[in-house]
Amino acid sequence: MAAILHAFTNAAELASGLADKVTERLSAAITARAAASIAVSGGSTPKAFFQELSVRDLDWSKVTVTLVDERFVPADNERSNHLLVANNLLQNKAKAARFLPLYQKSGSAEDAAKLATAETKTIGNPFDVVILGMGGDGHTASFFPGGSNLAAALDPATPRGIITMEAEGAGEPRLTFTFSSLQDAGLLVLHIEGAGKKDTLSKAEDAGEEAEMPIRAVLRRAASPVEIYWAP
Ligand SMILES: O=C(O)[C@H](O)[C@@H](O)[C@H](O)[C@H](O)COP(=O)(O)O
Repeated sequence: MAAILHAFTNAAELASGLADKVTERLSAAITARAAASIAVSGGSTPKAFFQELSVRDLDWSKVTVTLVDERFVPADNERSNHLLVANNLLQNKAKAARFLPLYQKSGSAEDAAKLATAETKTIGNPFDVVILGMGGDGHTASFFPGGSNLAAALDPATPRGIITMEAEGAGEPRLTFTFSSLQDAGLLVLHIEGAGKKDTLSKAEDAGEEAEMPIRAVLRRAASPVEIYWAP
């Protein structure tokens, strides 16, 4: 499915424009079925977008927010994506949203992945909105080059749910939704900023293995069009 590029003058305009688009999509879902779902990525890029979205007018009590992926750390750890979302998105009007974490207090990341899969099944599918980021190595979610479960994560036959991932560039063990869970979102967004990420995207759009740059799986095989939001 082709990707559509939305280029903005700066990060602030992107944050506002993306918040408008997401608000529209979530509101339409609430009108249609009195519920809406969004899975967001962590990292440093989405902060301004989260803050913009948090003040938007919609019936947040009908919205379920979860994470595309999470580091296997508790929510009070500064590396936690849950903490990032709690501090930047689940504030203001968006405080009324239901949040489903991926991290679960358990003996292992594998146990946590099983628990998180069961918990997040209640969200229903497909997601109304998925916001992906991308690393300079072409990873997205926790689909890292050389990742321990990368083949399974990208395999369209892998059931929807959360699996673990370990990789050199990932830091802690990760919990990540699979490609099959994310690729058919009503609104599938890749949010990247800066010239470096634009270069990475161009490289990813060239020929090459998905395993080398896992974002290629999304760009090449997602059922939904990939809406790329980029600012310099
Ligand atoms: O947990 C994470 O880190 C994210 O889910 C990850 O996939 C992120 O989107 C990219 O690493 C980009 O991160 P930056 O926005 O910090 O460049």
